Amino acid sequence: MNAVVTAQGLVKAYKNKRALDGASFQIPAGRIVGLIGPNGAGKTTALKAILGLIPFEGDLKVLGRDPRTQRDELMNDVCFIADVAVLPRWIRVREAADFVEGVHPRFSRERFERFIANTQLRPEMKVKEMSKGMIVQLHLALVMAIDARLLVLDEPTLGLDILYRKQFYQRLLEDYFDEEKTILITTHQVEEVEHILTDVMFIRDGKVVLDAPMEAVGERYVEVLVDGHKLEAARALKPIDERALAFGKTVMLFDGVPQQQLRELGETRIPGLADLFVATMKGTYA
Ligand SMILES: Nc1ncnc2c1ncn2[C@@H]1O[C@H](COP(=O)(O)OP(=O)(O)OP(=O)(O)O)[C@@H](O)[C@H]1O
Repeated sequence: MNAVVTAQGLVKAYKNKRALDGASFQIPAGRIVGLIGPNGAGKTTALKAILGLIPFEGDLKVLGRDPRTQRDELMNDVCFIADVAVLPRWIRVREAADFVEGVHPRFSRERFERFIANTQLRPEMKVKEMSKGMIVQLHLALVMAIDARLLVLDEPTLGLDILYRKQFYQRLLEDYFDEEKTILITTHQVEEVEHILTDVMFIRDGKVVLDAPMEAVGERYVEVLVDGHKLEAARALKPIDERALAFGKTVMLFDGVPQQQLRELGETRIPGLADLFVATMKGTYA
């Protein structure tokens, strides 16, 4: 497999706390992977390890290189964007492009200009004069003008309203992503990214507890709206989660139980990533 990231037994200890505690995972090329976990699960630490920003133990290869010793070469092929709200308020569109052009060898001024030509952005405009939507457009144009093989996004839409968050992901998908690029995204807003992800990774207490392509998630996990008189039969199949709805209905989430068996209990459907996340993080199940 042509993996872009291969991690085996990553450990990062801070004083008494293990931010990464034996995390192992693989990210193939041409995928959009969501790294999802509760606060303090180790998401940012994992990204920092991938970007070569911290020392750690374990085996890690990113685009065939060790980020601890080959960070400079690696950064030619990697683009990292934190929260879009971090652009300084005084910076002009032109200056932001100058800055990224200066620090990233694969930034294309021409591509950047092509992207902003379709927006309300003008080269002399300052960030402080822009609406949030325009800031998103600027950020996206900066990101999309970089021809990186791996794009790492840490909570990229923090602070934006729902319309702009959707716009951000949609444009990323339509105007940037292709089979040669790989995107790794961390976010708490699972519902907004789930339709663009090809793979999902859940991380808890520094360990990867689920790592699967979205199709496999849909085959493995099934949600059943259980008919009232079949509750006991359904519980016997050991759901990983159960929650009550209005009107005496109950939804149960099953892992790896044959679909045919579940259809006898009530209406079945593929669970949303958010429900799967909550069930997986409850503690008893991993
Ligand atoms: N520089 C540091 N010094 C000490 N502890 C740290 C440091 N950075 C992270 N940690 C701890 O390591 C754990 C994992 O942190 P990390 O930032 O990777 O989590 P996260 O999943 O990104 O969380 P969030 O969603 O809240 O951003 C947390 O318990 C955190 O307190």
